[in-house]
Amino acid sequence: MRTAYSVETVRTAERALMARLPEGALMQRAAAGLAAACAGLLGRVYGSRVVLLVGSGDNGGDALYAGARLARRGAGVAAVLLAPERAHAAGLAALLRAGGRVVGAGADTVGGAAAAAGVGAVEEAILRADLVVDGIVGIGGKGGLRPDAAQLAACAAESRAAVVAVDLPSGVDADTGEVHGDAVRADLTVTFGTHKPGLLIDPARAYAGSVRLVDIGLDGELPDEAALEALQHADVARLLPVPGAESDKYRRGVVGIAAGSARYPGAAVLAVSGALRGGAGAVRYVGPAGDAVISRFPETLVSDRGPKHAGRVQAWVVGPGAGDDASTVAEVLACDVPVLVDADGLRLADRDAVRARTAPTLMTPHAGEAAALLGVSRETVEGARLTWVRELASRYGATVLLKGSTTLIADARGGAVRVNATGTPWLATAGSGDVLSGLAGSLLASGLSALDAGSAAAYLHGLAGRYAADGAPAGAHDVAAAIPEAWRDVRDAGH
Ligand SMILES: NC(=O)C1=CN([C@@H]2O[C@H](COP(=O)(O)OP(=O)(O)OC[C@H]3O[C@@H](n4cnc5c(N)ncnc54)[C@H](O)[C@@H]3O)[C@@H](O)[C@H]2O)[C@@H](O)CC1
Ligand SMILES: [K+]
Repeated sequence: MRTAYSVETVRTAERALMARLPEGALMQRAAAGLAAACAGLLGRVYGSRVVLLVGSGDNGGDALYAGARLARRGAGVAAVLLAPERAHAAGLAALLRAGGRVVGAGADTVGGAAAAAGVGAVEEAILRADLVVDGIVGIGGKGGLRPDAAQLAACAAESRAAVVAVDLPSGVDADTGEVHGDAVRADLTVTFGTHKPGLLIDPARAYAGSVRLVDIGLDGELPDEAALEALQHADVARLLPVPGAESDKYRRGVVGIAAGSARYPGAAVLAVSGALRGGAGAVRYVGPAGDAVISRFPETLVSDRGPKHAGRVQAWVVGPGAGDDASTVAEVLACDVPVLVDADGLRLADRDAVRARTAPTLMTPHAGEAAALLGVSRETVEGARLTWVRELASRYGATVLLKGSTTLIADARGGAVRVNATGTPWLATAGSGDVLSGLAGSLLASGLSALDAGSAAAYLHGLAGRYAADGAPAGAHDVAAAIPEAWRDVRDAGH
């Protein structure tokens, strides 16, 4: 399991750890890890040109000490100090001792003969660099970059240099993944002690590039419950249902799919296609698209009566392609088994009816559907996904899976939010959500909690999307067909 902790939690853990260590030890661990990552990226350190962008806090201190390590290995290291009088003094002294220099503001006072002042010199250094290290701000950053820092970030983006962010790309919100204004775009982010939520949630995640975690000994000080959890293969493998010798189709769970309409029979077929690959022992379909479903998937139990009279199920999926069939949605919500509500069902579901349910409810909106339920714009939801997934979960008293480039799954009772990053932009294709709802519903019927069913389904669906697309467009039915391959990969990695 990959976990991320809030800034407040990280600060508390760091204080506890620092109290047991000699002064400066943590920063040295961070700087050593950072320097090693930079060296790895450079390949040959000796003779390379490195520019450090140094803010006024400890994030700049990390950059300066790492710069000193690279300078000792023969790199030409120049530091740009955003606030020369407040730069980390010991770090700066270490850099200068190692043969590094200062360019731009402050160069005349600290750099001696090797210094070069002026904005032109700074830009030139960045444009000629092999590597730019972003030590402007870390977890102490507030808001987007200020104009002077934004100018440096723009210059770094223009340069052919690789950009390494220290702890976080400066300008992004560590706790939420929001980006207000300008931020550094990194090729690699070297983060310390634990991931921060912003590194795993878009839009900030896209600024971080690849992320490397450096162990500074913080683990023992972090609480059990994280702010964010990202399941890995082994975690998902533990969740997947495995039929035992005693299993029959009913013990494995029956999932009911109430989906599709005369206008959208395909949604029903796709939801069933996901459900058949989700581990339930049988898939029961109710709705007007029975013929389409049975001709494609003859193993489906098709009923032309409403959900209440269709026979026993262990979980329902309602909504994909439902059109305006509010009464089916209401009927399903009245059933005392786990229910997944998707697509049209989200619009048709009465909030009080959802809140009144005692069995689990899993809602699976994309950002546009979530925005409509919340009464805000789609952009607002996309810019602050963590905030809004939590808000929606709390308003409906349900588990909410917010689809997107990083899918988030939040429980109404709070606790760690799950983030899934296996998805691919190719998954943004018509019907792909219907496959996901069938898959998640099937896992619900197998007995997984709403949080586990949602996160395991998102994980498998994302992988299946990758396999189906393999760099080229794929249809939703291809994604469904690739679920068994994703399942096998996950299961094999877990043993
Ligand atoms: N506390 C610790 O034990 C450790 C901290 N480390 C580093 O220390 C960092 C945190 O250091 P700090 O608490 O000093 O905070 P930061 O260095 O992240 O930033 C704080 C400084 O930046 C300024 N600032 C805030 N927002 C800004 C903005 N938008 N634009 C420009 N300047 C802005 C503030 O005025 C303040 O001086 C971590 O991210 C990590 O890199 C590491 O050395 C590991 C150990
Ligand atoms: K940074």
